[in-house]
Amino acid sequence: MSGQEQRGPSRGNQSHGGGSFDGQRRNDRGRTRNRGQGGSPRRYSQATPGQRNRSADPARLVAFKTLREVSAADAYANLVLPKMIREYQLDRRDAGFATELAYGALRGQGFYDAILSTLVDRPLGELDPAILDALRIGAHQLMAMRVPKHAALDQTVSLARAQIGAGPSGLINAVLRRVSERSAEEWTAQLTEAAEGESGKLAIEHSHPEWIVRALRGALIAHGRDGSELASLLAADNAAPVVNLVALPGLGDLSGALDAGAEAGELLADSATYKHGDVARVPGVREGTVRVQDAGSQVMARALANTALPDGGEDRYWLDLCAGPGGKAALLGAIAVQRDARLTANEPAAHRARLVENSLDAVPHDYWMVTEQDGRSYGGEEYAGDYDRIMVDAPCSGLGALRRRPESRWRKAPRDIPELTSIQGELLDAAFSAVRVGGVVGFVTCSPHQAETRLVVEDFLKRHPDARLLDTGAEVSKVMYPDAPAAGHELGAGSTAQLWPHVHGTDAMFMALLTKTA
Ligand SMILES: C[S@@+](CC[C@H](N)C(=O)[O-])C[C@H]1O[C@@H](n2cnc3c(N)ncnc32)[C@H](O)[C@@H]1O
Repeated sequence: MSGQEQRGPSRGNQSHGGGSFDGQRRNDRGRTRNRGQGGSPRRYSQATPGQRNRSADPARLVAFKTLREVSAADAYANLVLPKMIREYQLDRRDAGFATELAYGALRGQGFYDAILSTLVDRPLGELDPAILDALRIGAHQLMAMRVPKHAALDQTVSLARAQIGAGPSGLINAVLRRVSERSAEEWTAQLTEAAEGESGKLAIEHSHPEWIVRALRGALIAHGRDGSELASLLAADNAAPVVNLVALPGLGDLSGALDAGAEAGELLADSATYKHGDVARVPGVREGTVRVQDAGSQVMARALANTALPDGGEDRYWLDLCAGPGGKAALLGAIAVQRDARLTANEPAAHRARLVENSLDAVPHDYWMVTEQDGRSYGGEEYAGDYDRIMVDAPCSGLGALRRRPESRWRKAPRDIPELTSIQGELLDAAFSAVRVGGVVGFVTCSPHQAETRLVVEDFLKRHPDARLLDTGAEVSKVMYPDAPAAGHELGAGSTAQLWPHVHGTDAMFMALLTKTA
């Protein structure tokens, strides 16, 4: 199936190069439409769908429909919203309004629900979910957007009347009027006074689940920072992240992006930030040679690629063990071409493996292949010592990317963590078996949670006396601050590196670089 040179005997479920994604796209579009229609029972509405859509302000309608898909169909706002914006042909201004409204209402859900709970005479869970979504959208306009009070009320009530029905719109009108009687600061003061403990108060104030507030406090301390930074970290989770661009080394360049209004990235070379709307219009993005990628992810991929192999030996076979959807794989693949190395990008979920192929498509096909295996199978004898560099960008809670996925904080639970840490340890073990003596493994999570970062690495080092932790902070510094890599760059305690949204402006990515000594 692949013309690429390979290591290890059998390679099941491999693919190489393109493949058709038409079916997938059709399915996605169809499913989205169906979900939109089937979200919650519209038993109150007497209007036809055509009438409903015509009578609602399109930006608010798009935001409302996005919330409906997120709550009724477990959809991801960052996937649904752009499709809706296209479907409703919103112009740039309306698209910006819809984005701020939908993302803000989702991020602020904890705070808004706390307000609403004081005004509704039954548990919010007993309300029709569509009514609750309309209330959240109204509350966000009133509390956090520069929308005149009368417009926030009138437009939200009209939207509710058109989308849900006349009866519920009366309730929504009454509740939102009560919300509007106080400012966000007054509501915060009232609610935090009633909340228990520092974490409980911060949870209300910054709209995070309380267990995440506690976990982030623990993470700051575990990575050598001060717990007093917690409020800044929580606030950074609520700020819209700027779009980061990277030109694939040797394949793309950022000159067109800079001409189109992008600004050179401050954190690392060959990156840019873009703040002017539809990024697909930026030269190179459609061609796949310029990518949208968080600066933290760029740093992690480059740090793994740039770390000198401790024994200076062969550097030809690279493995990205958990590659989907392929952001880091594309960067690693492009660098592999420059260094005449070969990248195997592994992703067990079939639909995500297709995304990896798509992501690697701009990279010459002779240099990479995609496998679809459980990453733990790379711990088998047949792969032992096959690879010179391995990226383990492990499945994790994603607590480091809350600002990017506005609904995600409400979908996670503390019980998710033990299962994740155990697979993280197993994947790291597998990578360590597959790396050769003197090779390098980069263990990465998009979470600063102590259990998913330092503790995984500490446990791993106890299991593997032949493993040595490299000075990851130094390697990451060389990527981020090539002119002054030795200066203290707040990358954390010990020999691991932890980035932070409130310090570095990136997702809270963690990295530990390890080598095999014997
Ligand atoms: C954090 S994401 C990787 C992100 C990716 N490196 C990128 O930059 O685009 C983790 C990936 O691990 C995959 N995964 C989950 N279980 C796995 C396993 N047992 N072996 C390998 N990969 C796994 C998930 O499907 C997911 O795509």
